Amino acid sequence: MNKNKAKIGVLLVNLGTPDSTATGDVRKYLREFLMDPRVIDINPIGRWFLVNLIIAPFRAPKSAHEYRKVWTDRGSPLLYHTQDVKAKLEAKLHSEDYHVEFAMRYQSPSIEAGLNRLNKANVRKIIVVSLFPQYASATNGSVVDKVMEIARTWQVIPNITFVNNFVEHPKFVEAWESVSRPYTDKQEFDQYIFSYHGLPERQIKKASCDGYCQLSEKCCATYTKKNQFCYRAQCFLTTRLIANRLGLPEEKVKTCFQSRLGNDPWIQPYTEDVIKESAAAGNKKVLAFSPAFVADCLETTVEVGEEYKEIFMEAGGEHWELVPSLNSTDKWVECLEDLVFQNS
Ligand SMILES: C=CC1=C(C)c2cc3[nH]c(cc4nc(cc5[nH]c(cc1n2)c(C)c5CCC(=O)O)C(CCC(=O)O)=C4C)c(C)c3C=C
Ligand SMILES: [Fe+2]
Ligand SMILES: [Fe+2]
Repeated sequence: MNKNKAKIGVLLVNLGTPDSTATGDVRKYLREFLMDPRVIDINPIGRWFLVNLIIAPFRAPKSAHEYRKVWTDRGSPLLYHTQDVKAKLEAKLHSEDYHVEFAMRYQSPSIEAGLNRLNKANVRKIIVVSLFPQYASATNGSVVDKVMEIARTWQVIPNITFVNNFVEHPKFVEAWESVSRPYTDKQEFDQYIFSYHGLPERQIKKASCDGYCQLSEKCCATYTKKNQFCYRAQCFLTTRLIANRLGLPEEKVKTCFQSRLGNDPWIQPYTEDVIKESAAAGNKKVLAFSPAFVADCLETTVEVGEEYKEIFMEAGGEHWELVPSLNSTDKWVECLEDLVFQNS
């Protein structure tokens, strides 16, 4: 610690969640989220019509109903897990050296409020940690966009460092090992399904270098400098790293993608198809993982934990379990601490 040196600011950023489960609040959240040109990356007029006249009006009541299933006294799980992680990280870092804030890319607490607090605290540097392990323009890219939009209005812009992705960080893999062991050590499963948030295929193509990515098994199964920012390749890599660490038999491990929205092709295989194929092949016991999310949320608890379970059971499965996300577990906070030190 150097008493003459200003602190380093840390901003943890997650995706965002509605302010309440009221349909109006869910609609407001969906509008802000889906009007982001990095999320629905089509022409602005098409996006406006799609979001305001189709998705937001029709999806909001359905999503509000889903949010009511996960809502607690502390609000949305995504929000309170992020609050808890921030508090634990803050307690681990020296308060003379670091000032920690957290924000949501959409809705509240806003990135603007978090950055302004860091600016007011006169920090000498800001480390932005987007809480998305695999790089996607729709998530990490969008956070960079928003942070720069705000910082560019400041007279003095301190050094700003962005954590682009952290799939290969050994402590990220260890954190997943630690939440998974109670399940994998308890019994053997017939299949291990790693289900990641999906993306429109065109977003993968845009992130590919020299047209390398053909969205095939082959191109995404290897991780090279040509696909270093390919979300799909980073998801396959995440599966390999976690599965190896847990010693899962390769032939029982499957990577797939959930949450398709709209009619455009999204990255495959789709989780729903993998589940049906798995049941048809006679698998009875499945353990599911959702390592695109570091906190439990609608996408994990409801989509993977409930909806996919139902599909599996209806297709003849007998036992479906979901490994809880990293939430605010100690190993995950250690990983964040390490990311901060590496970028300090
Ligand atoms: C075009 C639509 C979407 C893209 C692209 C997309 C990418 C993406 N999203 C996450 C993480 C999360 N998404 C969550 C919810 C959610 N996502 C979309 C659409 C796209 N996501 C919608 C419409 C919703 C709302 C819920 C619903 O109506 O189904 C969440 C959960 C938030 C919560 O409050 O629980 C997360 C987290 C990633 C990582 C990603 C790209 C890789
Ligand atoms: Fe999403
Ligand atoms: Fe690829």
